[in-house]
Amino acid sequence: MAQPTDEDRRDSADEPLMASDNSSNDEREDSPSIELPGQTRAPMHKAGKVIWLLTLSAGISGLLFGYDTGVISSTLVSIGSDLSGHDLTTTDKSLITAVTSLFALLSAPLTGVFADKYGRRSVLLLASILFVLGAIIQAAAGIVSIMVVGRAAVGAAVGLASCATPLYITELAPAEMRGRLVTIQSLFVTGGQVVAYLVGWTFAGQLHGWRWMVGLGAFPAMLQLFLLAFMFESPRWLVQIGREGRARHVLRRIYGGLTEDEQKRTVDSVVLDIQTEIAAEAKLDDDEPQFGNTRSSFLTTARQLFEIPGNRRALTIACMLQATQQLCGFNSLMYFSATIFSLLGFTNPITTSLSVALTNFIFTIAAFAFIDTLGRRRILLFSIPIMMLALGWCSWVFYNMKGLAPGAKQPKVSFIQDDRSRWPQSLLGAMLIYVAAYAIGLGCVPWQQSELFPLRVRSLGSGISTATNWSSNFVIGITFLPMMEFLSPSVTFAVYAFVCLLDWVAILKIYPETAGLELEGIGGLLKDGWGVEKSLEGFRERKDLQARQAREHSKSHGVWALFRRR
Ligand SMILES: O[C@H]1[C@H](O)[C@@H](O)[C@H](O)[C@@H](O)[C@H]1O
Repeated sequence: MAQPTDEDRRDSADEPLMASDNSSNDEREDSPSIELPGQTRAPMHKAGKVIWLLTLSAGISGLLFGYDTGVISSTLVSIGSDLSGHDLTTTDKSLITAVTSLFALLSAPLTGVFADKYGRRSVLLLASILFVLGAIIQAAAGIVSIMVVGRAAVGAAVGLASCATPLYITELAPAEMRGRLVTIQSLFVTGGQVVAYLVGWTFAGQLHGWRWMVGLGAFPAMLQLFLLAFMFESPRWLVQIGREGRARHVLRRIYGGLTEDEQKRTVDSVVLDIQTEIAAEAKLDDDEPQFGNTRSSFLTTARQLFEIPGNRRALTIACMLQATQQLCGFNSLMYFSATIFSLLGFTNPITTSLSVALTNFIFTIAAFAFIDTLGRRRILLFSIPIMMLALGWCSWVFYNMKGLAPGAKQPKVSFIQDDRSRWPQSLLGAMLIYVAAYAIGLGCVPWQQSELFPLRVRSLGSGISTATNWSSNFVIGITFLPMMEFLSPSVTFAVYAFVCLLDWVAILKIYPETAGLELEGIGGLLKDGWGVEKSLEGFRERKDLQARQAREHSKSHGVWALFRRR
């Protein structure tokens, strides 16, 4: 584990933690900070540009995650006999597709271990290297097995990136904008999927065009490799390994938009909170020797994650959200929408598939706008019923369409084309409504996972919930077509609607509102129960305070200041 450097010692000596950090409101009259315990302390909307630059640089991993998972369907249909001198068999296609999810599933929990030992940024670095290697291997592949190796490298990169990026952003972000900053990753993922469709379209007709499709992913990855040289490590991890001085330096840059005085108090306050959390965890090690006494050992961390009730609750919520993000069936539309739409008689299924990806992207922007103001919980409770209704409608339409009713083994295109009704259009409409509701809620809220865990178990907990996401993704990928064939499309969509219903009930009962809470305050919510009521009270108080703060600010700075602050 890294030792404190001279810079750390100097910085810590220069800036001792001040007891007045927990000072009363009177001492801070000049600052419009929010002062509830464990809640946002920094004055609103004053984080520096650095946090945006760091988030955008980290988000490139999200772009690659979206691009690499999105581009494979166009790639498979364009390869022809370029690999191993023959057309791809069904086994080749399944192998090339499945190996990515499989390696993502395997590498995600490893992120938990690496990110604690070598830092969050190092995992992003490893992911970028694997993205570059994977793209080059695929583009140069001459035989199927080499292609599979390239897809495996990309899969490992996707697993690492999908866990480390939200973890990194969560630990850097000021509380009041954490939801939005983490959602930027989802914007990159969904944007990457749109770009993948467009690239697939552009190169589809060209000789060996598929090599470009898979090879182009190397460029953003190289850009990220370059940017990583300028990116800071997570301040939370730095404090954890004893490099407080460096952590303070990073925090000062993050809160660069504050006055010097506000900045100093905010940085002190954040560092104090992290140290308090670390001290409480160390005390637990001493008080509860059943969790082991080798503080940094993996086993101890794993035992703490599974055996301490608050941590177990966090893991339950994170895994439940990640599992339902996939088991609600969204990616079956992503992967097979062209197939579904051609069954329905649409003449240009690629365009309809593009509309799915675009809708997903556009409505993720809505999530970005509301995730911190409406809150994670309210967004989910509002959007999941819309998904359920849309899925229910799809199921009903399939039931009524000739050739697709239960019992029909294979949907027959000719039946559908004979059907002059408006069913196919209404089905497309329902699917787009489903996609929009998904993008606003389940598509991005589960990626807020890292905020649920206390520092000690954060990366391991995030790794396990990311692995839950990828295993559920794998299940959906391999069950969708057999379900359509053996259970009928109508039943398949009804099953997805039922998953949404279960998820909605579980969210109502066990998911507390975390928007605006400092990371170090979230553990307290789950300590003695699910903390739903307490969290809602806190959320209301934060909203009231923000409104008061905004009113005061507009009184002293004029009403236009309010818009500038936004
Ligand atoms: O958050 C993302 C996003 O919603 C993508 O569109 C989807 O394909 C991924 O599986 C999901 O994790």
